[in-house]
Amino acid sequence: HVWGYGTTNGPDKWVKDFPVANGPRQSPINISPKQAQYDSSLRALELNYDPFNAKGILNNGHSFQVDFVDDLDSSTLNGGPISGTYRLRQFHFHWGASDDRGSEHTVNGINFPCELHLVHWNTKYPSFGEAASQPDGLAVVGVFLKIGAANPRLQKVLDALDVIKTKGKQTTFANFDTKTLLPVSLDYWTYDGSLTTPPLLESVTWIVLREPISVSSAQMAKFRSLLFTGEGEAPFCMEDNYRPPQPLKGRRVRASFK
Ligand SMILES: Cc1c(Cl)c([N+](=O)[O-])nn1CC(=O)Nc1ccc(S(N)(=O)=O)cc1
Ligand SMILES: [Zn+2]
Repeated sequence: HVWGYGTTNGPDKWVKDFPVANGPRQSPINISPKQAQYDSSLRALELNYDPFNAKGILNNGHSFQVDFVDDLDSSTLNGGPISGTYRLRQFHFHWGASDDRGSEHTVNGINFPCELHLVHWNTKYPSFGEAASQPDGLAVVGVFLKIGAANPRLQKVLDALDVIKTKGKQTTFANFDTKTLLPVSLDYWTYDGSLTTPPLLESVTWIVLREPISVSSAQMAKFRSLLFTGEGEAPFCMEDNYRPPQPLKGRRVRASFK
């Protein structure tokens, strides 16, 4: 009885198998810009992504992810709230069944239709698996998607979805310039949090960009054409694959901008 986003295995049920779900640094959270503290010591984000690092695209039954070759420092995150070098491992998305919801973080209680997560791990540890259990092991950059003009940068990703419709399907995905998915401004909020799906490990420095990128309603429909289920199983559309905001429990949210 694996975890998911349904009524019987969804976010409210995860605590049974993953008690850290009620931990002190769970994600996502609602971000209240007025309460975020500007911190002048926060540095600019340095994102250096090598397009040749993209490896494949996979339907993992919870979302779809684009995986990167992470045995070298070719696609890295530096600066921002972190020290040292973090390597890009994968990116994936969370989205809703309709355009009024789908993001995991919210801003002043506002949901966006979709949220992109760029997952990086701290190279002071030997591997992603090792890093994932350390309090400073992971750094995830979150980017909101807001309904507007169709985003041509997303199209290459969306065009690949037809061949990974069902859980477990994957295909090669080469030469993708991830940087093109980022907004112009790299202003961000940052706080200490967790993975937003089981195992909900409290090892993530969250870096949520203030500026959203655009996505059209038609492109959002393409996300929803994926299935949570495997080939030959009763089909369930992959949608509403987001965890709602979790208690702040006294954490500070810092802003890199005034
Ligand atoms: C936990 C783990 C380990 Cl350890 C390994 N591994 O290969 O060693 N893979 N996974 C799975 C994983 O990465 N999950 C993950 C969950 C949520 C997010 S999110 N939304 O960005 O918070 C990012 C990733
Ligand atoms: Zn995510």
